[in-house]
Amino acid sequence: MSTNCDQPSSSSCQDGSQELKKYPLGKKRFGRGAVESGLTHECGVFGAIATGEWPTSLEISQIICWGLVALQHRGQESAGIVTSEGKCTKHFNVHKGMGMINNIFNDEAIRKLKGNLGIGHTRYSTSAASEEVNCQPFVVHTAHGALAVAHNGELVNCDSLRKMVLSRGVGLSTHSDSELITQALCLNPPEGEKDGPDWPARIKHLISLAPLSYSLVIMLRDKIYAVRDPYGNRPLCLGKILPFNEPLYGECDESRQAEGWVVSSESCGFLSIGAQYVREVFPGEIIEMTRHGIRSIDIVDRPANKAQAFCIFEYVYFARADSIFEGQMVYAVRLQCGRQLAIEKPVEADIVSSVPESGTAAAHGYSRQTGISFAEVLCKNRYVGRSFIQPSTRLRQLAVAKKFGALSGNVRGKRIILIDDSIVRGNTIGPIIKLLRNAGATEVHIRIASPPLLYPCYMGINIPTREELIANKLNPKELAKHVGADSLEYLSIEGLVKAVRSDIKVKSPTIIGHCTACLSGEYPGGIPQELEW
Ligand SMILES: O=P(O)(O)OC[C@H]1O[C@H](OP(=O)(O)OP(=O)(O)O)[C@H](O)[C@@H]1O
Ligand SMILES: NC(=O)CC[C@H](N)C(=O)O
Ligand code: SF4
Ligand SMILES: [Mg+2]
Repeated sequence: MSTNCDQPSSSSCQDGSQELKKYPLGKKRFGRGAVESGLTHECGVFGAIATGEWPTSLEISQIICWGLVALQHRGQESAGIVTSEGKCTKHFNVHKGMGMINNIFNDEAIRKLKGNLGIGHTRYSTSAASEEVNCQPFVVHTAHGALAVAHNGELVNCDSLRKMVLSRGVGLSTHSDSELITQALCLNPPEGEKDGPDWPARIKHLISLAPLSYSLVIMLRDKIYAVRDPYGNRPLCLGKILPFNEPLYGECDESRQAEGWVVSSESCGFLSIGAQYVREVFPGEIIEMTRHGIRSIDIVDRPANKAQAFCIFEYVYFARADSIFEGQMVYAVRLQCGRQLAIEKPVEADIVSSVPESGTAAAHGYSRQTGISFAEVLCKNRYVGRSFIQPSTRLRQLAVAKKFGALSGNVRGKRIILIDDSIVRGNTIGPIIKLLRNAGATEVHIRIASPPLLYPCYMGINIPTREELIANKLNPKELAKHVGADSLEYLSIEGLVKAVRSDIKVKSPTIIGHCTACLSGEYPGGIPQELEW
């Protein structure tokens, strides 16, 4: 295997053998889907609770369902909703299934899920197979009543935590790290409990056992806890359901009475369910949601020398463009990445264009920065699903090519700068370049609005093994030749971080911080010894 000698952040060129020992090749982790291009998304979690008198007039199960539809891009394998009427500790309403949300939840299912509070999940599997038994939320019956948990992320110390939980006499029915979290919450905290279960203490105990990575919604009979890991690796935010017809834009006004509260991986669905964005759950924060409102119970610290590590790829690719992280809209950050790319990697051309969908905002940024006009050159067929593994290279390339058509009128005789957000296995870009050349493009320059992906992710994202990542095999010049481009360049890591942070109000490095491990090899909590990659 050749290594990418153009990457200053990678030590692979200086000491390849050491590098490979540190980050072994091969071995996919159990449960990861077989896709042929791109990164597969993570999971989406959602929770909702009605305030005031119960039974509520709010359609809680419908709100959760719509909240999950807005998070569908984060996981398409399975989904589930669990609700509680708030009366009985023994009974939750549960509906889960394989597939897309709109196929799983029909009117009948939503009606049966009647409740005053509930949580939901849409899954892309990372730690156990994509099967019915691993669908979330997980529900268990504890000595203190039913408990439901929905999880986005992946435990980096899953194996040792599993051994610990099993050694405490707890049986596990799946290989899912999310079930493990659920069972770990059933353990008594080390300091013991005086008058019944102390759920915040149990959650803090879980945080001490598992540092990364999770955003959790945890439901009990009459309350929901929203929890983010102390590194803030996965996103989670709060919204307030306001009376119908009240404006939902602008700063959240505390004096306005909430009809309910929601918690979600992303804020993109809030307007569609009549909720106003309030704020993010802070890294390490435990929030209690009851019918009386929300309360921050505690913020658990990270080890002193560790920085916050919010996944930078949420900005690059995963999140929906209208979601808000760290006070900024994802779309605006992608635009800024495009501007930064134009500053770092300019090239002469007639038009700037994008690989739809997620490359488009960066292309507009590149165009605005350079003054070269933006024109669409590709039409994406939204009904072509994922390009699953095909038996031959020819079929693989056709699978990608059939996703796109060329808008020849905009292409003929043009020198094109084509922007995409990322290159993973390198299967998408080659067939597109061929398509554009066949449609009459005279030059095609590829500009990628993120740095080369060189390392796997241990925290809930399905990044291929190192040997499948094209940037580990070909440097930009070689890759340009391989895919038939006139030139190909990436955004630098420093440039990406700069673009992401350019509009964040708080500049303190102790308060903000981003995980760039798949680009730099620097993992937020160090590389867990027990992982086999
Ligand atoms: O190098 P590869 O392995 O071929 O993958 C890279 C492509 O995959 C993603 O797009 P995708 O089609 O998944 O979704 P999008 O519509 O959100 O851009 C990403 O935006 C790149 O275009
Ligand atoms: N992508 C995710 O966040 C997955 C959550 C969990 N690890 C699972 O596999 O179900
Ligand atoms: S390794 Fe990459 S994909 Fe994984 S959390 Fe870090 S930035 Fe996100
Ligand atoms: Mg794409």
